[in-house]
Amino acid sequence: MAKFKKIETPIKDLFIIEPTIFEDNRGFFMESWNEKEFNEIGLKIKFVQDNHSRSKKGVLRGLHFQEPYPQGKLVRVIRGAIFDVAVDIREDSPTFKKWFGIVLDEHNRRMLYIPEGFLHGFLTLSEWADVLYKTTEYYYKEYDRGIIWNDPDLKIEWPFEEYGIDKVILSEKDSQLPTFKQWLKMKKERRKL
Ligand SMILES: Cc1cn([C@H]2C[C@H](O)[C@@H](COP(=O)(O)OP(=O)(O)O[C@H]3O[C@@H](C)C(=O)[C@@H](O)[C@H]3O)O2)c(=O)[nH]c1=O
Repeated sequence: MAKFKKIETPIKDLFIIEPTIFEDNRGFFMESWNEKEFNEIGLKIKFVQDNHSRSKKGVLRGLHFQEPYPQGKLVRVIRGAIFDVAVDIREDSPTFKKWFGIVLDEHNRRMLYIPEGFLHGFLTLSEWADVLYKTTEYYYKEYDRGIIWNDPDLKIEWPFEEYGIDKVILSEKDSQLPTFKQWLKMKKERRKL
């Protein structure tokens, strides 16, 4: 029996992954990554880095990407809950500019597999959330990029009201990110040089 269930999303190549949970009187056990099993469900991935971040309620990290050296990510939550968002920014994709959001939490133990060429960000819904994610490329500070979380074209519906969040907490860097339009314009201008 397959250890992981791959669930389609409305976005091409973006998948929800459900691990098999083995519960008994001690607690539970699950495999959170298995290269062979992922290959068997059609995900041929090579990860090179594991990250762990902790955020308090209302913290929004994002929307991030790396260019060049894009990173595919396998995201999960081991404490608390987040609203995890991926945006397809592959210009040749049929789902270009579409976003998808999902609650990942310590109870549903769901993971989101975000391929390369996406923006990624999340909003912390619980008092604290510990997020673990694997990446297919190393982090390079000089290639770290982002788009503002409330971009008027992407129109992401962050569930602030539903979770009683009245103030979004951002890093200095994330509060100054460009809009998607500004980013596309900058990219075009750079191509001309
Ligand atoms: C992401 C990252 C950061 N850092 C350092 C840089 C900085 O001093 C400190 C905090 O970095 P940031 O503020 O960029 O961290 P954060 O805002 O959590 O950035 C992350 O957000 C989520 C949504 C993602 O998808 C990730 O890929 C990454 O972009 O950690 C690393 O050393 N390695 C890394 O892989």
